[in-house]
Amino acid sequence: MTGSDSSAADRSLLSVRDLRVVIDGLHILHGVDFDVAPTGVTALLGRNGAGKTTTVKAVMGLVPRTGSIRFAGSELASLPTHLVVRQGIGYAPEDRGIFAGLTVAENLRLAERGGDGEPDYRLVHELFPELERRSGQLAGTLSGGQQQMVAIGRTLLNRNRLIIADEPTKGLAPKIVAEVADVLARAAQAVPVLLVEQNLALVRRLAGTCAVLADGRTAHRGDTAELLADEDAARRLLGVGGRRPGAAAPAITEVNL
Ligand SMILES: Nc1ncnc2c1ncn2[C@@H]1O[C@H](COP(=O)(O)OP(=O)(O)OP(=O)(O)O)[C@@H](O)[C@H]1O
Repeated sequence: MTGSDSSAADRSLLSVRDLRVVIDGLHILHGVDFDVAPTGVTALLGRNGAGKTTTVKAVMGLVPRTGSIRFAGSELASLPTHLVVRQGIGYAPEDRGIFAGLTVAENLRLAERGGDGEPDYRLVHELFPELERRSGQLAGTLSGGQQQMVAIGRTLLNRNRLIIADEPTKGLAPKIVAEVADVLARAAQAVPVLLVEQNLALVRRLAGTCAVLADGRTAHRGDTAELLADEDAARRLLGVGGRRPGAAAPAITEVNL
């Protein structure tokens, strides 16, 4: 670790160093380093297949990993998922993990961890009054934005110290993306968020700092606004900001919020 690396680690809530993942003999992560700030939103960016989902799964212990994952002073890299969760990390996976045939209230109740103190329904309902109003509605009949409220609401229920949200706007219409951005902004006022996201307008609005992955490694870390203002860097790292004739469409989308 360099001097600036170790001081970034000292200031951060989550500090990942030299994270490596091998699955079925395939090297998927080859040394991922990043820090999550103790407040607000930190974005994890990168083109399709760069290794973002694998990185957050590795933090959660959902795939075998090596390296260092320090969270609020504890080392998580050797812990199984249930103990990572017990440390106070709430995870909203890419597919949301909502039970469509259960009501909003039932989905929330299933997320209660037990043994960690009372679930914080007051916080969830204060941030998302709609979930209280719709508590009897089947989750499968909610809009995409409302389903994200359930997914994020579940992570807030257990007094977590960090929320990880993996592509919460994937596949959503622009109007719903704006709703989800509001959901995340509200959540981040209560708990810091690590956000995996391809929508740069949303990233620009929410995330103060970011890490960019490329081919299973960290390609860039720093201030989000600075990165997005640098057209060359944004094009090189994220595939946005201009397109060569015949080049593939960029994976990362800009939607006005
Ligand atoms: N279980 C697995 N077995 C084999 N290859 C895998 C496995 N999981 C992920 N990969 C590969 O590892 C690479 C990184 O995948 P990952 O899902 O982490 O990328 P990502 O940055 O989240 O991509 P996207 O933005 O498209 O969701 C991809 O090439 C993917 O095909």
